[in-house]
Amino acid sequence: MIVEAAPAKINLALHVIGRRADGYHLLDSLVAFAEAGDVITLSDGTGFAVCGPFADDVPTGGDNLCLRALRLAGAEARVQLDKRLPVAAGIGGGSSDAAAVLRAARRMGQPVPPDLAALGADLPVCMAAPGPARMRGIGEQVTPLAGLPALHLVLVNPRQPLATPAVFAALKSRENAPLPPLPLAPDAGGLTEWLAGCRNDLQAPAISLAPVIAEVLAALEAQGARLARMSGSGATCFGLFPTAKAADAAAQALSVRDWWALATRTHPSPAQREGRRVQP
Ligand SMILES: C[C@@](CO)(OP(=O)(O)O)[C@H](O)COP(=O)(O)OP(=O)(O)OC[C@H]1O[C@@H](n2ccc(N)nc2=O)[C@H](O)[C@@H]1O
Ligand SMILES: Nc1ncnc2c1ncn2[C@@H]1O[C@H](COP(=O)(O)OP(=O)(O)O)[C@@H](O)[C@H]1O
Repeated sequence: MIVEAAPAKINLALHVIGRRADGYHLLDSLVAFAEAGDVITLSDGTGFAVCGPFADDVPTGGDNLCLRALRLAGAEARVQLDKRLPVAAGIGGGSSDAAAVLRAARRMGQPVPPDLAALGADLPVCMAAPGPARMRGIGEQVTPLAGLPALHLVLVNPRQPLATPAVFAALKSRENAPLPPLPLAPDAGGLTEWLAGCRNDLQAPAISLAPVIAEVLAALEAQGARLARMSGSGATCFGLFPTAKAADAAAQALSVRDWWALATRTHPSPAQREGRRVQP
């Protein structure tokens, strides 16, 4: 039996910097992974089973991203998914699950298939988990980043699923500036300050489709978040907090509404690379 974490993917910054002829958008994103996430278990046999708080929202047919990943890897196994993350929520649940299946299959001796993007634009970055990475192109260019600290954060989802294509379609400006130069080995405060100068260009179009996102961001700020921003194509937002205690208190306060709220922490860059230059 092989157990793999499928951590929540968080686009700490997501700049849309152009569009390809095929309609896919060119991105420049700083991605981190949370300690919180789904859990994948591969065991002998075949088939797919799902449990957990968001199990009912997972498609269980052959189009499930876990099974598609298993097929792409040419592996045979029984897949159990503990679905702890909301679905269609901008935190890469399906992509992170698929990447976890591929990592588990690799541990079983199956090579990682070359065409990861066949499973979605977020697959390559999810294979870099749990360390933070910069994602460019349409998602296929991934650079693991050294020297980034862990951040305390609260994830909040207003339980309104958003379809990624609809959010991209609602985008008004497709040619925006890339990320500014990344800081050298910042501490959590320095990284938060740098992030404040960045954006999620999908936030405004997502709010136009789901205005409750603006309420979530305002609620995170009211709880003292040093920065509140949406992840991916939404609707999940994150708030950055200075301590685990402050994040726990905010998550508790935000749980009184019918929202999913969770205090967690991002994984820092791998320890052996700490202190080296961040910018590739
Ligand atoms: C927006 C992001 C940011 O990390 O995250 P999520 O909101 O999905 O978590 C990703 O780029 C999403 O990745 P993923 O969800 O794997 O996307 P895909 O299945 O490949 O594409 C879904 C649809 O999104 C649009 N799309 C996706 C990626 C991209 N670079 N440009 C696009 O225009 C296209 O309309 C595509 O048909
Ligand atoms: N294992 C899975 N977990 C979640 N969603 C999945 C999975 N497999 C397929 N999907 C489909 O992928 C779509 C995107 O879901 P998800 O990856 O959670 O969101 P996002 O792309 O916004 O991060 C959903 O509409 C869902 O039906």
